[in-house]
Amino acid sequence: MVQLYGKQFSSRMLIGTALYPSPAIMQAAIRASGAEIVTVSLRRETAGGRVGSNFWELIRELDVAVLPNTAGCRSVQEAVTTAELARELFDTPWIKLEVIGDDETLQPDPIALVEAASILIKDGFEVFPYCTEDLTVAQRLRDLGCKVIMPWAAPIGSARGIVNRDALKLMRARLPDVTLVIDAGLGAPSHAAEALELGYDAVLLNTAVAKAADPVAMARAFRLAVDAGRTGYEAGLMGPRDFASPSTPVVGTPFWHAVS
Ligand SMILES: CC(=O)[C@@H](O)[C@H](O)COP(=O)(O)O
Repeated sequence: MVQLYGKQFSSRMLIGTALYPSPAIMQAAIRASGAEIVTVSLRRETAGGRVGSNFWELIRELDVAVLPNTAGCRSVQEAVTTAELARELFDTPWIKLEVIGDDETLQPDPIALVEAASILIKDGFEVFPYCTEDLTVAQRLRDLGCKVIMPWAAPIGSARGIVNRDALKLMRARLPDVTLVIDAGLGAPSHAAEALELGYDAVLLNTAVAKAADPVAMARAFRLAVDAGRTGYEAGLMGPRDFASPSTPVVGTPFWHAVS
């Protein structure tokens, strides 16, 4: 079970609702993923007129929690206004806070992110900030009251997987009490497994499933990978070594400790 602001979920995968070839495939893929939380871009859906119409009906049929996001916002004010609209529309204190700083990489703006998170938390929001792997920024967000933090694996839509593994390992080690979700840049099920093996609590992804040749099969593959990664983490992974160690050292003693 993973805990997000006091709510328990059995799935460790959150999934986006954009870019699918059709509404029916979106629904089938989300079902196949086993995700219990979907993220919805308020700006995109309201601009396209989807919220409140057919799109919202499709989401409702899935019977999942909705995590509205501020995708596309580029300033503190824009993000705060979007979050307020989302709270009204979706009747939830949850907001996935995204403030883009760089148009080419869609890299989050850490300064605006911290400022917007501070405003929103004071206003009663439960903030899920999308950030880079920078530890200090994550610590600032935690200190403000973020109980969930969502560092990227790689730029949104890049499918590159975990680029800065060491920094993400460090963040996990230094923020043991925060629910950490890898968000963005995962391209293959093995990337998701790696995130869970590192001890991350969950992953959020969209493009890799929506743009797969078979989104429903890919959603299932990610689901299995998330389960495998978490099971491996809980089983206690052995650390890598710089030297060889024979796995059958002595004939007749198959167990690593003496058995009487
Ligand atoms: C940060 C953000 O908006 C994510 O929800 C994103 O959509 C997921 O990233 P990928 O599309 O790379 O999986």
